[in-house]
Amino acid sequence: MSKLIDGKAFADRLCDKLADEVASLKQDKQLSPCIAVVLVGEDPASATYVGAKVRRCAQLGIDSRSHHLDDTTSEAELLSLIDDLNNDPEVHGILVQLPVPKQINSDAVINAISPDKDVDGFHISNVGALSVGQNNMVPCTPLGSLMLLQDELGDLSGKNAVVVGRSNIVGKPMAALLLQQSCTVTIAHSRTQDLPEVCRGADILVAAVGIPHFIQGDWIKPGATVIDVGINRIYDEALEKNRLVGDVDFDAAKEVAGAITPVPGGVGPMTIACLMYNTVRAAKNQAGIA
Ligand SMILES: Nc1nc(=O)c2c([nH]1)NC[C@@H]1CN(c3ccc(C(=O)N[C@@H](CCC(=O)O)C(=O)O)cc3)C=[N+]21
Repeated sequence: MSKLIDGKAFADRLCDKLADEVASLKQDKQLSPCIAVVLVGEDPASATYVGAKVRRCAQLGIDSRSHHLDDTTSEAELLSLIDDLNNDPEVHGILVQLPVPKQINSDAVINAISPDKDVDGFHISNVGALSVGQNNMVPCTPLGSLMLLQDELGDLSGKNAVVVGRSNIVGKPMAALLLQQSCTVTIAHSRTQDLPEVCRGADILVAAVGIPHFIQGDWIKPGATVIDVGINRIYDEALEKNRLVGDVDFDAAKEVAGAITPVPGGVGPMTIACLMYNTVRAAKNQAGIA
C-alpha cells in the first residue's frame, strides 16, 4: 500500500501562510491583492470551479471581482473587458475561465492579458519565460504538482519523470518545471509507442490525459511517485450517481506506487492554492515589493 499524498491538507497549509501574508500586505503596505475572474457562458462545471476560487479568495482576504458574461459575448467584447482590467491598477490578477464559447479564440484572449496579471501563466511570454528558466507567472496545476513532489521526495535531480499528456496548460509546463529540477523528462502522449513500458521507467509519473482510469496498475514502477492530474466525472453504477475520478486506476495503482495523489483531494486543491499564490505574487510585483 502506497502513501496518500494529501493535496487538500498541503493546499490548506499554503493558504494559511498566504492569508498571513495578505494581512500584513494590507496592514503594512496598504496593498490589497485583487483578482478578476471572468466567466463566459453557462457551463455548470466552470461555474463550480469559479465558485471554489472566489471562496478561497474570501478565506485569504484576497479581493475578487466576478465578471459573468453571456454565452453570446463576442471576442471583441471580451477583449474590451480585458483591456479595462489590464488598465485598472486595483486589479492584480486576471483569470478567464476556460473553455470559452466557440466564437471566441482562446489564444487571442489569453495573449491579451497583461503578462504580469496573467495568474494562470498561459500568456505566450510567460510560457517563453518558463522555457528559458526566467519564471514569471507559472501555471497553477503544474506548480502545485511540483510542490507536492518536492514535499514528498525532496531533491528531484536525476529522477526519471514521465509526463503523460502534452497540453499547454499541464503537460508542457509540467515537463519544463521537472526539467528545471534536473529530472530526465519524457513527454508521452496518445501517439507514444508502448506507453505502458515508457510509464514503467518512471520514478515520477504525472498523468494528465483527461481519460478516466487510463493509467493501469501494471504500468507503474514499484515505489514510484504518482501525480494524478485528471478530474473526470463518471457515472458510478454501484453508487448510482456521478463521481470524480482521476486518469489513474487508483485502486490498482495504490498497491504498487510508493506515493500517490487521490482524486478528489490531490492536485485539484493545489491548483486553486497556487492561483492564490500567483495572485499575491502578482500584487507584490506590481507594487514593487520583493
Ligand atoms: N483559466 C482557467 N484556469 C484554470 O485553472 C482552470 C480553468 N480555466 N478551467 C477549468 C480547469 C479545472 N480546474 C480545477 C481547479 C480545481 C479543482 C478542484 O479543486 N477539484 C477538487 C474537487 C472539486 C469537485 O468536487 O468538483 C479536487 O480535486 O479535490 C478542479 C479543477 C481549474 N481550471
